[in-house]
Amino acid sequence: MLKDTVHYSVAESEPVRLVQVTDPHLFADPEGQLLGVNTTQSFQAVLNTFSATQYPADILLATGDISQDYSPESYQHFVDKIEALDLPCHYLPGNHDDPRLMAVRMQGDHVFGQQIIDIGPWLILMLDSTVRGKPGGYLGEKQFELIDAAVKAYPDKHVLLVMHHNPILMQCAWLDQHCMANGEDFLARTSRYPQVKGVLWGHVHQQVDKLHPGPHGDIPLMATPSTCIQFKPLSSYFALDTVQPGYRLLELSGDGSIRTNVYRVPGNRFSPDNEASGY
Ligand SMILES: Nc1ncnc2c1ncn2[C@@H]1O[C@@H]2COP(=O)(O)O[C@H]2[C@H]1O
Ligand SMILES: [Fe+2]
Repeated sequence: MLKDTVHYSVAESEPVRLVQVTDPHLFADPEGQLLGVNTTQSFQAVLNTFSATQYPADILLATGDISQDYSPESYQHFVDKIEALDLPCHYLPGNHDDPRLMAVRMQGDHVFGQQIIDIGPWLILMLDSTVRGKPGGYLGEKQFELIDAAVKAYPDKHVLLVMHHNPILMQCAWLDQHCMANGEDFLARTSRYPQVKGVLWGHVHQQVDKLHPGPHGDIPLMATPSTCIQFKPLSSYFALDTVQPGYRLLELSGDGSIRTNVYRVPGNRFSPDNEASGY
């Protein structure tokens, strides 16, 4: 049995149901804004949109950039809002997070930082792609060792790899300088495992649904809108999109396939400052 593993059981006839939220960029001050969007309100609106569906998720994944100001209070606000959902939440760090502060402040009855989640016929690996003090990412050898050890310990499980940074380029030059620097190597190495059935990330503040052609078949590559501001796809310079914040649902089946969709807050409440040139 591996250390640092959380176990969940699900009914055999049911898929594993996940909800992902990412990049809330919360502030200590609940009035704090990122480029004209109140990130506390937009995060709450995303959670409300999800809650209203009464979707029976098993767990929630939060894929980094929880804080925008590195404050203990921003993490506490996250925990308080998540606790109200009454759903286990597993998180990993983004480039805007302070992992040590997270470990101390991201605690609650439903909030966990363990990296290995054993749930029904699936294994979800919460990887750390951050590089201290840098906006870009890199997957270090320790993380590859964790993948290897987990797959060896649970050879019969399907594996979903989750992290903050994008292993593929977004064709946005300004954003691609902050990608996972060894993303190509990451996909080549991990797709050799027949168990790896999906890769999921945040960071790019936009939806991605693509397939990576691996030696054992196509692997879904998925990224999810931020719960606050959205980056404009395919823009070489910094530009924001007017589409609303959102979240992703995933259904992981016993046969290793994934059904997934992105959902957004209805209406037009969260419009960013169009003149913004960065943050
Ligand atoms: N104009 C810009 N040019 C390059 N990088 C930027 C710019 N504005 C913000 N960034 C960084 O790029 C990151 C991409 O998403 P993040 O939420 O990690 O936070 C962003 C900032 O750290
Ligand atoms: Fe972000």
